[in-house]
Amino acid sequence: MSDRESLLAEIKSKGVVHGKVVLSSGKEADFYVDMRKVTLDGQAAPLVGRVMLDLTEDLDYDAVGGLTLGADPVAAAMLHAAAARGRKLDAFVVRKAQKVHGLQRRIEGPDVAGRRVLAVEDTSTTGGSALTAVEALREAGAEVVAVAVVVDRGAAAAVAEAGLPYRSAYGLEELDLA
Ligand SMILES: O=P(O)(O)OC[C@H]1O[C@H](OP(=O)(O)OP(=O)(O)O)[C@H](O)[C@@H]1O
Ligand SMILES: O=C(O)c1cc(=O)[nH]c(=O)[nH]1
Repeated sequence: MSDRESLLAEIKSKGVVHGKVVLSSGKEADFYVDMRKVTLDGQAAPLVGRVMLDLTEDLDYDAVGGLTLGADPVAAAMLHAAAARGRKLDAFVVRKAQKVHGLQRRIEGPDVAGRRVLAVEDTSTTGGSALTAVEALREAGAEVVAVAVVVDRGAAAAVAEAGLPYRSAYGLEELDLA
């Protein structure tokens, strides 16, 4: 099985939960994709890193991250997968709010100013979280080259409206959820 096929099987078996849920946007849905069960799983996480690197292979970026918390293990997996391939890729974490003590940063990790960065998410529904990260990154002086997510739940139009390319490794059809 390819990495892409293996990760799809992992998401289906470990991440998909059926039942009524309220989503981050406040919308209701009949299912949830609990991506943390996947991105923090010892077998699936390395696949996440490799699949997301493959998905964005043609893009030019040297740092990756997104809005905490969903994006964090995705970015870390990509950093390690890149290192295993001999490529240096930094990661960063965009806080939901600027820290009020210490160095009072909104974005943690190596500086992103003046760098080409990829904004990632574990899953994107409205695109709101991904675009919050994009806004913070642009404010910090980074050039966001694209938004890439593991599972798309319908954020393509919102990301396109923000003028950015959008990549997703899987959609709801492939997960038998649409
Ligand atoms: O496209 P959106 O409508 O923004 O929804 C997707 C977001 O929802 C989830 O995070 P959540 O908001 O639950 O926060 P958490 O990562 O802090 O748990 C997920 O990790 C995405 O970040
Ligand atoms: O839209 C969301 O909040 C959301 C949907 C989903 O399937 N999984 C998740 O972690 N968040």
